[in-house]
Amino acid sequence: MPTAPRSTAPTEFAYLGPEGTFAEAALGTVTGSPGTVGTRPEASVAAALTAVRNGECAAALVPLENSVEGSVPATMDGLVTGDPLVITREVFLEVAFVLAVRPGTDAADVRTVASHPHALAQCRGRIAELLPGADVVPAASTADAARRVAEGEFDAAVCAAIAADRYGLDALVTDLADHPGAVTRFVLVEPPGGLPAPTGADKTTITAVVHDRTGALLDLLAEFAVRGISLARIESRPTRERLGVYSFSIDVEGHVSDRRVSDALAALHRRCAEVRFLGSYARADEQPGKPVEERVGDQAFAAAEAWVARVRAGTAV
Ligand SMILES: O=C(O)C(=O)C[C@]1(C(=O)O)C=C[C@@H](O)C=C1
Repeated sequence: MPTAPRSTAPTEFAYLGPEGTFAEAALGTVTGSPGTVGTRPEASVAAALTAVRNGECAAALVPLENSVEGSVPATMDGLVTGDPLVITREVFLEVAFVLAVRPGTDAADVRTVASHPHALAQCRGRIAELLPGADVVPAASTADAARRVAEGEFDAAVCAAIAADRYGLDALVTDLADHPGAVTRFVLVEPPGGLPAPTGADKTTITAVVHDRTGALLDLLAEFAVRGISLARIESRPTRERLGVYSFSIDVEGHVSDRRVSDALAALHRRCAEVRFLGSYARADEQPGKPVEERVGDQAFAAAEAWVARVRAGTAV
């Protein structure tokens, strides 16, 4: 059924719910004190992105990658297809897991353990050691698993301590992760609009599909290297067109308002089969990144352009 057009701009921020997910905790660092900005739990990353694309929410906070398990495919793929969305902020959250059970449950009673696949993967070794006979079941999120344990569907959930509290569960084991100190990187995405102002410690994210020819990826990387732009992350995802055609998801240091970055993106636009700009935003770690060589600083670009203009005008050689 067609929905009536909205009369007011959306204000709520969507996140992977239900209440008690790491995504909700990360969103709390963006929205500040509770009540300042409305938050809305969604059943999946895809649903959170859809809520922004269809105008129901102003933004969505979604997990992009984890320091132990790598990228979150639902987010990577959700940003590459569909109406454009751009990242306006990133948040790093240290994730620690507990094994949550209904009060009175012992390890010997646990036959099923549920969680988000990324959380299960980060605790794979400990689960196998503590619960060798248990079935491991994927859930939509860590808090979804906790809620379903409270409802009696599963015996245990791998979730945040706050989710165990929220759903009245006990933490049978704390510090469950195989690699303590894991960090998940979340990004706030919004419909394209004004860009966040450069801070001097920024990141730019793009996706690019290269033509199927020898050296295409090397050529793409060279566009960044010759302009002194450091890559912070690169990985490939299938485009789902056919085997062998990939979309490269890339973070580089710098802001699109830096001449070296905009110049590199323009070169990629000429060179690649497809490029999507996914945002320039402040780095969560506030680190300035690698020093920018003088030859690729904004002043060097301005001086070079002024010289070309003089050449074109016939006043310089
Ligand atoms: O299920 C949650 O609590 C989430 O916020 C999702 C998610 C993820 O997608 O990686 C976030 C952080 C943890 O690494 C595990 C799960």
